[in-house]
Amino acid sequence: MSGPVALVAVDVGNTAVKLSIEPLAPSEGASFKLVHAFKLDRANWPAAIVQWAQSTAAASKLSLEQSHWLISSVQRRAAEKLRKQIAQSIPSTTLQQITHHDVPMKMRIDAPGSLGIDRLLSAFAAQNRFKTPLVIVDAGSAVTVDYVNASDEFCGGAILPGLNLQTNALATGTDALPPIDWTDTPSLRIPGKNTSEAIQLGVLTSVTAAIDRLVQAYENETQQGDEVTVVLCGGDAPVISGWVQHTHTVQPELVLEGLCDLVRPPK
Ligand SMILES: Nc1ncnc2c1ncn2[C@@H]1O[C@H](COP(=O)(O)OP(=O)(O)O)[C@@H](O)[C@H]1O
Ligand SMILES: CC(C)(COP(=O)(O)O)[C@@H](O)C(=O)NCCC(=O)O
Ligand SMILES: [K+]
Repeated sequence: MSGPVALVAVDVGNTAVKLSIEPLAPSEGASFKLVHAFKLDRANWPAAIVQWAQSTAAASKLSLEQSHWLISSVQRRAAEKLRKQIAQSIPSTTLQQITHHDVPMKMRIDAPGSLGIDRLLSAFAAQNRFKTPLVIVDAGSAVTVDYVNASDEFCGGAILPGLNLQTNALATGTDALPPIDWTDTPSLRIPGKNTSEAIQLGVLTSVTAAIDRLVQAYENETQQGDEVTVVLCGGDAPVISGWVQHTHTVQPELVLEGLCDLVRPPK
């Protein structure tokens, strides 16, 4: 079906692929964005992604044949599988895998080419929407806590294991500890009164206390101890939000926003 050209943004993480679809030129039709997540442990996820894009585009009267796909990936094998599937199913489409060279942001780190592109894109999106200095927390497979200074420069950050990685490590590294399902946001007693509660309390505290401590440490880096704006993104942002003490905003799909900002800078 032909129609306005679709802009498809794809964030390939280590747990899931997140995808958004919208008109490339919003003035050509209603401005909207549809977002979906596909877990990498789902059978045949590349085909499921293409199917979702095809049916979403058709329902929204967008052209997928002429679509423009922007890919952010920190999982090379998954990105390769997805690129092959797209090239096979929609050969006329334009595919662009984003690198740090494509992101107009100054980086004050040792090796820009080694930085996870998701970290740079979420920082770029946050900087386009919020006042700097900024701390960007991306809570996915790993939790990253990054700092953008008042001159809009990406200054680096911290990486720690995410909620699932931490609880999987406990479950596989011990005999007695069970796996934990984080889909229910826990209302925990302090101290924990059973094994699951104790694990959840420990892991949530390890992640969120680290975030608060790092925010404080980055604040010491600012001019005259300026307050920093804290933004949370990633699949586990809603779970950790209630436990992060520093004032913050939850903006779940910052990586996808950063990709879209590359072709359509926000005003
Ligand atoms: N619909 C969903 N699909 C996948 N993960 C989800 C979803 N909703 C919440 N989550 C949580 O988000 C986490 C993955 O976050 P995400 O930011 O996608 O990670 P990554 O970028 O490492 O792939 C999962 O561990 C899970 O706890
Ligand atoms: C830190 C990450 C594993 C986070 O990935 P995610 O949790 O989003 O799947 C990813 O950004 C990455 O592979 N980074 C490369 C090393 C670096 O950023 O320094
Ligand atoms: K992450």
